[in-house]
Amino acid sequence: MKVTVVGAGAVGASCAEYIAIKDFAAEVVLVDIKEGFAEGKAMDLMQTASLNSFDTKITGVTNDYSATANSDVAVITSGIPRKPGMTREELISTNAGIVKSVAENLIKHSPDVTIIVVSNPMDTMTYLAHQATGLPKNRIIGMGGALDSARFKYRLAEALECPASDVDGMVIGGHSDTGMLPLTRLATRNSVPVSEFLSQEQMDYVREETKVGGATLTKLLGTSAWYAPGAAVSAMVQAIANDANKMFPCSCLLDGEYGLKDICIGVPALIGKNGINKIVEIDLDDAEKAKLQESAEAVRKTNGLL
Ligand SMILES: NC(=O)c1ccc[n+]([C@@H]2O[C@H](COP(=O)([O-])OP(=O)(O)OC[C@H]3O[C@@H](n4cnc5c(N)ncnc54)[C@H](O)[C@@H]3O)[C@@H](O)[C@H]2O)c1
Ligand SMILES: O=C(O)C[C@H](O)C(=O)O
Repeated sequence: MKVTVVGAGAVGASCAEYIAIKDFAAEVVLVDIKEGFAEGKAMDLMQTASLNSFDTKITGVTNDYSATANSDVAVITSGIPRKPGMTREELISTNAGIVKSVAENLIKHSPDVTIIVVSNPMDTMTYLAHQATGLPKNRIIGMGGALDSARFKYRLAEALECPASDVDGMVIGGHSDTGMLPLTRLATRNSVPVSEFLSQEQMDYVREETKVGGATLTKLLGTSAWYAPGAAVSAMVQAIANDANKMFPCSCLLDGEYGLKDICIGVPALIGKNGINKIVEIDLDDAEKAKLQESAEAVRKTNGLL
């Protein structure tokens, strides 16, 4: 499998590193607009190959899309990250132009590619990638829910005082500080509902900390996070490589599912070699349905800024 990662910054390089360490792809091409940057990141990563025992070949290019030709998967991480105090939505004016031109360049050289959009505001950038490329709706996936769910599990494990591997849970809705919908009602510890172990107050705390997970890290780091985002993207790329039919909440173009149309927003989907195999419609209760509709309204408002 050939994977292109556009944007060799914090998230792009972390994503390339996890893909290489998991050793499922033959080739990773890093692309950046900054002269020599992707070449440098690729060389640095390749110098870990003997240490980390991987055979994936990582190369880097400066804005040369011919090197990305015939990619199976392309990850778009190009664009600016937020600074403390900002929302993801405030990045739209810079990132929309970048994501549009990158998506157009990618499909010129890889017409059969599956694109994973990471750049923020991610749901709107995923919608924009659809508009810019006209790719079938199964072949563009926004990464947000995989990361938000990992953060949800981290917070649940903290509250439960247990390993994260004991915990299962999912976050749907928009990838924004207010739009995320951590599904505490459905979260479990080894199949037992977490409500058996946690008070309402503890579950409210977990939910709120999950929603602002990205903002908390941005405040601590001075820029947004990259390890968990890189790991989340690499897990999705791996599901495509292995045709795993693995369920991730991710931003999908909806056509009536969950009562929503013409919008990209986080819902559970099965991911395999064709990208999105199926959107899974789970039974939400009335409060969850209302929150998802509210989240969709906010995403639509941001889409209106395109
Ligand atoms: N969806 C998510 O869950 C998630 C998680 C983390 C970060 N993000 C987003 O990902 C984006 C990247 O974050 P980062 O921390 O890696 O930023 P970064 O600044 O470290 O890296 C971005 C890179 O993009 C490059 N770039 C800019 N314009 C380009 C273009 N036209 N073509 C190719 N490369 C270009 C820059 O030179 C830079 O190296 C941000 O928008 C951030 O908000 C999303
Ligand atoms: O928080 C951000 O701005 C980056 C990313 O969307 C994240 O959730 O880490």
